Amino acid sequence: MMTTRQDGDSWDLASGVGVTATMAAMTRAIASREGDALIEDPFAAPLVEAVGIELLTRLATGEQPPGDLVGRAAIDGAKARTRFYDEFFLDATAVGIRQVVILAAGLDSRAYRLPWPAGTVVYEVDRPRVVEFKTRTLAGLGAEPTAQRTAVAADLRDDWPAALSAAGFDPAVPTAWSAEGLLGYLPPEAQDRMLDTVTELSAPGSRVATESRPGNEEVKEGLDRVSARWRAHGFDFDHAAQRYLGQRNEAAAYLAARGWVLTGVSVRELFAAHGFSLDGDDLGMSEVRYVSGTKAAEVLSRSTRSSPPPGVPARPRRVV
Ligand SMILES: C[S@@+](CC[C@H](N)C(=O)[O-])C[C@H]1O[C@@H](n2cnc3c(N)ncnc32)[C@H](O)[C@@H]1O
Repeated sequence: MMTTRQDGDSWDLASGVGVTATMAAMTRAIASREGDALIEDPFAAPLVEAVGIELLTRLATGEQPPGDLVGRAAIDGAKARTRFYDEFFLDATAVGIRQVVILAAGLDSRAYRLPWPAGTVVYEVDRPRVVEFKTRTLAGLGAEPTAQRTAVAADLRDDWPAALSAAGFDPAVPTAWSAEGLLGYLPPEAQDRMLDTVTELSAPGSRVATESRPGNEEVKEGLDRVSARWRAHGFDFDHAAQRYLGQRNEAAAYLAARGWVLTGVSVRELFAAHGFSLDGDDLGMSEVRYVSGTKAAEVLSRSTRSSPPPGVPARPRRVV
């Protein structure tokens, strides 16, 4: 595995991995300004502005056009991705799920903008300085959560289930979990541990959504090209250095082997469905699959943590 990351490293929204959350929000701000129905995130621009990285603020507020820094594929990608997760949560609540966990929430504002049914509890898990910043900034803007929002300050490489449980999470009721834009920032073994834990904490009928792509060295070249472009505009941020590159288990197959029944759609398919073009896709996004699904009725025991449950073939089921 290749990374400059270290166990226990930390960040805020203007440093290290935190910058990726600010950049994701900046892209949502640009996408939201285009005024189509796929995305409307009114909190993205003010949140980015509050982080205070000048170039990102100018892009988020529209003072500077995206130009070659935030290409068409990135903007459309933010629309398609945001819509995918929005629909995932709306579908989950439509079938009666009232407990939601957004893993690595970053500057995601779903807890403030989606029409959650009464009684929905949304736990947002991220590093302490990230969740504290968002809570404080949105309160300062007068934003009110549209669900019962609970911020959980924890590291997803550590004992986050203890923090989630202390915050009031109930493993006995079905949960809708998302891990959006997260997996590549976790060491491969921490990704497996996290997906194991999600499985253990999921009552039957729980749902999960995330992205799935096989480990791929080519990603580094794309990330380096993106970093070089930002550097030319005076923003020195090494995208590849934030990731754990190299091989890892593919999330969809891993979850399927642990009792989740998933469906998936590739970015290529999503783009085609929305009429978007993948030209200028530096990061090879077309390979990524957005997957979501439901935990099968049987509850898996702890002893199945590192091996598939009885009856599940050694080769993971193909996700359809
Ligand atoms: C690319 S951002 C995505 C944020 C958000 N999900 C979105 O789509 O806008 C990655 C997020 O993962 C969080 N993250 C990465 N590693 C983490 C860890 N070990 N523990 C907690 N959060 C982590 C970062 O703080 C950041 O908010």
